[in-house]
Amino acid sequence: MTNKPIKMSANGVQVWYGDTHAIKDVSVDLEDRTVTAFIGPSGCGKSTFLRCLNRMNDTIDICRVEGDIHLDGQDIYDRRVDPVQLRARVGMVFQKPNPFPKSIYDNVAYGPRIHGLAPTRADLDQLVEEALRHAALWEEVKDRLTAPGTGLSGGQQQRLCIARAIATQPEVLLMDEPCSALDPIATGQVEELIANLTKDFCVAIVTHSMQQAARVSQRTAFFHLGNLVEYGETGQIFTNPVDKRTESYITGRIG
Ligand SMILES: Nc1ncnc2c1ncn2[C@@H]1O[C@H](COP(=O)(O)OP(=O)(O)OP(=O)(O)O)[C@@H](O)[C@H]1O
Repeated sequence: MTNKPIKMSANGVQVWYGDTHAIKDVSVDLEDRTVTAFIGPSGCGKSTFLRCLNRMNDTIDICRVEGDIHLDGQDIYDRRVDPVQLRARVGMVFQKPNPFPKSIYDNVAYGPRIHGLAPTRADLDQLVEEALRHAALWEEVKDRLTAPGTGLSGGQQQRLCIARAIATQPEVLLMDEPCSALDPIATGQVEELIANLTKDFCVAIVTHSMQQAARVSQRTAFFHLGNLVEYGETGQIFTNPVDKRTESYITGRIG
């Protein structure tokens, strides 16, 4: 571990979908201001585990989560925690860009409006501009803020979704294969953006691309059949894995 503080800490997490045991006793600490990549073969539970971190699995009826997950020492599954408030602190970006059918401005203003973060219109304007700048999109959209978000290119839409997620001033950003629907140029822009986000956020990203994990993350967690097999510095995982299963995956023998 480096000496960065721990932002989120998961201990003994188990997840079931009905009888399917999708996550088996997983414990992970996520460092602040660090990108942590979750990698592993299809169906190994990466997305399921990611969704535990902001209680998105609560929305799936047959899903049952056990174990402890803490954000800054607070149990996020405590009955007193409001999942909507939690998701403002632990934002999420999905595989397919999913802007709301609203203007570019309103997409970004949505969260701050719901959470009452901007008392005046000038405050809201400022928050929207900051989020769009932070998401490296401002220069491309500043003259068409009232145009629909759905009219942007795929890569711009994904950066808009990132702007929407950071507009509520979260502490953690979860990204579930955020580049899988993008072309290589848009992927490069989003990866560059992710690298910049590390300055301000704790980021966890699910990716199928080992090259992407190697490019954007400082720490990597390798999942296999619902188990966390290995977790460490990204460089070590890719060049000197301890577990045979990790080695098989990164050399392309399983997956
Ligand atoms: N909504 C759901 N209902 C039932 N089972 C589910 C659901 N979501 C995931 N599962 C099951 O949980 C296991 C883990 O799936 P998950 O999507 O988390 O894996 P993953 O590693 O993210 O896969 P992929 O890389 O293909 O997206 C799989 O067996 C999957 O079929």
